[in-house]
Amino acid sequence: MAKLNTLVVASIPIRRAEDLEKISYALDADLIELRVDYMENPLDIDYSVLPRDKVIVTLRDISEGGVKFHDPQIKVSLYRALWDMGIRYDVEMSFLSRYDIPYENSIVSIHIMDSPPKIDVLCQQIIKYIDKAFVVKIATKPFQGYKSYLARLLELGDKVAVMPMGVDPIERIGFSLLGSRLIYGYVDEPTAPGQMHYKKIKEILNTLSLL
Ligand SMILES: O=C1C[C@@](O)(C(=O)O)C[C@@H](O)[C@@H]1O
Repeated sequence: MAKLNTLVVASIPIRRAEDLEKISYALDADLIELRVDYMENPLDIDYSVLPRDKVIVTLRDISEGGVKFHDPQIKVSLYRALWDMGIRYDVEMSFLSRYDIPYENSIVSIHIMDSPPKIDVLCQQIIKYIDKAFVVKIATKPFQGYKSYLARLLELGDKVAVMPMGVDPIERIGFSLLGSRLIYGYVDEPTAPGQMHYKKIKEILNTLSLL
């Protein structure tokens, strides 16, 4: 089997600065996501000490699965500071449509929590960001036809990542085999429904890529 396109992301909820120690638990992941929307104040972290080749900082909008509400201006200032430090972040398409922040080499995402956009409309959005983004990521709660919908989005190239939320985590392995650029797993607690432990993902994908 050819080498898979998928990068394994270990996702960590960050509630306080001390939680950054958990990065050391997941250094064998390809990337480590720090979900700082779990914090009261995401600016309470010294981001400059983070391993910039490894981390993704995510301040997830509450409307797309975020845990706490944060003022959008906090997110704008945080992401602009991360940009200046060369640290990758994850920003929603909806946020980019309302606020002017760079997204080159970052993850541009959408989380479908109820009815999906028309697939042609979403494809246009993906195409708009795909050249400059690191990855364009689509995560969705299940709906009638979600598997073929996500598989269709993977046809847009090897910088697209798709994942279903709230279904059997093994389905994510399937989308990795179909070319999803990212697959998310947890370290000590899931950051979304439908994740398995990131080490289990690594074990399965390593076995499959040996076939
Ligand atoms: O967007 C994603 C994907 C995710 O929601 C998942 O389904 O694993 C987990 C989030 O932490 C991450 O930012």
